[in-house]
Amino acid sequence: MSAAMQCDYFDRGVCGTCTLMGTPYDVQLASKIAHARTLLAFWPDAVWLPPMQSRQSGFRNKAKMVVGGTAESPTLGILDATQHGVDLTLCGILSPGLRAAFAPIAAFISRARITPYDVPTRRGELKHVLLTQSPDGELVLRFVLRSTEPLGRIRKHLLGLLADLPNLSVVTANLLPEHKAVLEGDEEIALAGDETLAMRLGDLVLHLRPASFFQTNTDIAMGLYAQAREWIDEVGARSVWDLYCGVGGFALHVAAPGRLVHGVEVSAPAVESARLSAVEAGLSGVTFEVGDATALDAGDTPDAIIVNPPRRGLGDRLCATLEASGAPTIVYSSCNATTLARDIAAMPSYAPQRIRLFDMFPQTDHYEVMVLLSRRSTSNYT
Ligand SMILES: C[S@@+](CC[C@H](N)C(=O)[O-])C[C@H]1O[C@@H](n2cnc3c(N)ncnc32)[C@H](O)[C@@H]1O
Repeated sequence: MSAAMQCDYFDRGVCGTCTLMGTPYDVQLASKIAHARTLLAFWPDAVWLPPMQSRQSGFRNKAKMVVGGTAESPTLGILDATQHGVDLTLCGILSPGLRAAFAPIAAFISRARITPYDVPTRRGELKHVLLTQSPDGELVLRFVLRSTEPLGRIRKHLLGLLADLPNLSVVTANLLPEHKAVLEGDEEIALAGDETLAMRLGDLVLHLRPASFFQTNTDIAMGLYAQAREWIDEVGARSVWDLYCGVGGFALHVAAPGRLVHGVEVSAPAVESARLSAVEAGLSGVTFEVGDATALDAGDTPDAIIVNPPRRGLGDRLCATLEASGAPTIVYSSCNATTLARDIAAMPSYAPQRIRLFDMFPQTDHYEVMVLLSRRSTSNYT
């Protein structure tokens, strides 16, 4: 049996986010595989590939810290049952680079006198600190604020923070005026640095704007993209759609000479980033469009369709479109095996051939699972 990770916050009962903390890693993995196998039991002929395992600690590239306490002594972490701040800056699942940035950020909050937002009284300004680290160690820092009130002081003291954290490449303020339990608002104000964070994944650089989605475990994201590439190459697809493409992770990785790839994503900034990454990589056969994947009209059906929706899955409408599309291959990557199983059942013309679990979220019972689906009447088209 493999060793279990230990966490003081979990042991003291102050944080229960990692529900499997203290469970040996191989036990965690076995229970995730059993969970996925149960949900996908309706397709017993599919071949299960060995899971992609993760590092147990330091694997998260993104920290979403609720700010509490006072401007003099802020806490970065979560809120307790009484809605007061609990500091989690030593959280072991975060990458070391994220953890190292918290002390300079807390000192900056004090210097710039940014009062943490107090949920019970609805007073104060700073709600969350959102921090993302690239594989090269560069950081994006976003202050989620109730209003623009602290912006002058933030700007005044920013040079000091940039000196303390030379790897800060993007700093923004995000405005969330409403009193509601969401992470961020719609308005993003650039404060310092570049427009995007360069996420270097092997030979490819994916550009990430502050509010765009990126898979939280970079090693596992690279594994997902490599697996999709392998399957798309194997079936010899000459045209590929990447639905829910985000900043283009799948699309850019499956790009190849003689293959047309088209990504669809609802977020315009993510599409801008994806286009920039394609141009920089010299990938002329890759295009992206801003659009609602669920409203797609499967006119010119491609050889293969990659889908990577949010937890809610594809839904009835897109399943019906894909079912009628005639595309020989679908690669479905999902962070929710329940909606994945529901969606596959809604596309009876497709049979799962191969399934692989990717342990994107160690220490929790969440995981990513990717399925290669083939249209039943079609075996190959190369
Ligand atoms: C799980 S993420 C996948 C992103 C990308 N495939 C990747 O690997 O980074 C889901 C993405 O779907 C986008 N999205 C959500 N609803 C959508 C819709 N109806 N149509 C198109 N994109 C959508 C989100 O903005 C997000 O970028």
